Amino acid sequence: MLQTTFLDYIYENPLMNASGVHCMTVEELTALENSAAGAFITKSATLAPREGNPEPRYADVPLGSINSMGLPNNGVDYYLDYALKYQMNHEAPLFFSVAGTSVDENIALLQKIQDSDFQGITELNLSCPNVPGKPQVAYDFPLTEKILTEVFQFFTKPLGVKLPPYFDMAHFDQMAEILNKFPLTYVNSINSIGNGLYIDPESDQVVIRPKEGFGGIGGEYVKPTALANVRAFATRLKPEIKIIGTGGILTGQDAYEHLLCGATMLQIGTQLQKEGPAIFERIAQELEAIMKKKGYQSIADFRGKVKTIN
Ligand SMILES: O=C(O)c1[nH]c(=O)[nH]c(=O)c1I
Repeated sequence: MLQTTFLDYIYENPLMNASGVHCMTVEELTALENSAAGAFITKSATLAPREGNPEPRYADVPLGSINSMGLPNNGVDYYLDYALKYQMNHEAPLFFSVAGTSVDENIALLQKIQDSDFQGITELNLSCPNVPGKPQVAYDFPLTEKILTEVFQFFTKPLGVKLPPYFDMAHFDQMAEILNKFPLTYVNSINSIGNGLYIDPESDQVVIRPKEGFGGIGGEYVKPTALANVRAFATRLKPEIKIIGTGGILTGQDAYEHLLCGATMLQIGTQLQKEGPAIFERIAQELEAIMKKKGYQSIADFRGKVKTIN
């Protein structure tokens, strides 16, 4: 009932982790493999391993989460090694995330993947809000176009981009115009809402060390923004570019709403961090129950069919 075709492969369901959550190590990735998740993605990788920011750098809060991890990861070779082993005995294409801290590093990362035997799907993260001194690439439209132009000179494998949330109709239009120029497999909206601030009510203190407590916001806080970004790109991008919906998915209803807005795959971050991989089974069941109640046999029956008020 939840079968989802994405890039010529039929996944059992559209649910997967958001890059960065539960995907830093082989152990965490193996747990996702063994969960009810239809697919999964690795932590955004840089060329060399990175320590990331000083802790505490992540906090769960009542309505979501705040993080300024700072792109900690074991380096691209660690994840590539895992990916090459994984694909030897699994059909389902793996999603592989990269996040260079410069244009050159992004090109080098993708060149490495292009030259490797990796046959899965690559996600170019253009929206990390926590690399000290580095603005989120995808808020710089000319730079985004420059990077994608350079990438598609040589990259021929399936590629998606992870975008930050936009909050202005003109930005949706401008970004969609750029993205429509490229043979992208998908757009993943949204990354965390960058540089929010959470204050602990007991201590009057921020809850993460880096950047005086400023960090990316996830969870319930972000669903309206996530749905808007999914809908905005679903209605602006050429049909070949699919949408992965990320942001504010805690229940089957949230998942259903992302699908109504036009998403094909769904990524779960904050609530996966809080609940663990058992969440995939729960959300799949809740989503199926909603579909049954509404008389839908498949997701294609309602994907993208959110109603407006005419
Ligand atoms: O701080 C991080 O590691 C991080 N945190 C986020 O919220 N989104 C991202 O894309 C990344 I690369």
